[in-house]
Amino acid sequence: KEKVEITKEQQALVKSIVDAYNRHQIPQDVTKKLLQEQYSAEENFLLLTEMATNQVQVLVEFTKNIPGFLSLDREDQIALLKGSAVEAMFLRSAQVLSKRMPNGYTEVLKERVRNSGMSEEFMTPMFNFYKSIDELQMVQEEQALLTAVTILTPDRPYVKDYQAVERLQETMLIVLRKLCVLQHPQDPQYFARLLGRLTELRTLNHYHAEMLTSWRMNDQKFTPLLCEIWDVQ
Ligand SMILES: Cc1cccc(C)c1Nc1c(-c2c(F)cccc2F)nc2cccc(C)n12
Repeated sequence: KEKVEITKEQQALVKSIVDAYNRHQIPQDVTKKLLQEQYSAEENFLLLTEMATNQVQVLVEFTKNIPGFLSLDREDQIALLKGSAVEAMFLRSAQVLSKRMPNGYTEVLKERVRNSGMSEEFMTPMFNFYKSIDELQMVQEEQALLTAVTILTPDRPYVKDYQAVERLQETMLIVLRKLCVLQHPQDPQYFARLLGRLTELRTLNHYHAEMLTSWRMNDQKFTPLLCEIWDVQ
């Protein structure tokens, strides 16, 4: 039986990533508004846009704290952020929806998403994904590392130094695999199931792009940050 142990520097890596992951939460005023504002489609869309904008800010701050990320080529840093934003935000909102928020919020957020002018054909895969993440019952180390692995995916558009990104991602994957073995000894397939979620995540990119287009057709307004990260308008 393989004796799995985490080295000192791997422990330090996990700690810095988890600290960064927990340091950036959805601000109270946004979650408070979730319960207070009325339920018109416009109001719901406004709230979700504010949440999405906050999630992009949280993503950028988290990414800057991934050890090694800031030593990557500057343009590659941007390419990784733009290429992974949707997937990282789905992971974050899945984790927020599943456990981070007191139960009442989850139902309210789901209600607002349902009445925000989003098409049903996007809603289903999104909520299926949230459910599949919830079933994994990830600990925060796994959530933070899985998000870092997603951001450090080397085959994003316009990435120049593929190897440099691959090396960083490899480091995260090695630690994540060890954590999974230690955290879920009764489930040797757990790590593989986590990586399977990343494949499911990629399909959501397509739905998200369609959703953006349909919102734009209805002349919905986004914030400058959302326009920048997804090259809209
Ligand atoms: C905050 C939120 C939570 C759950 C569902 C949705 C639709 C949102 N909001 C948006 C998302 C988005 C996200 F922020 C996280 C997960 C999946 C996402 F579709 N992307 C965008 C892009 C332009 C405008 C909005 C309102 N928007």
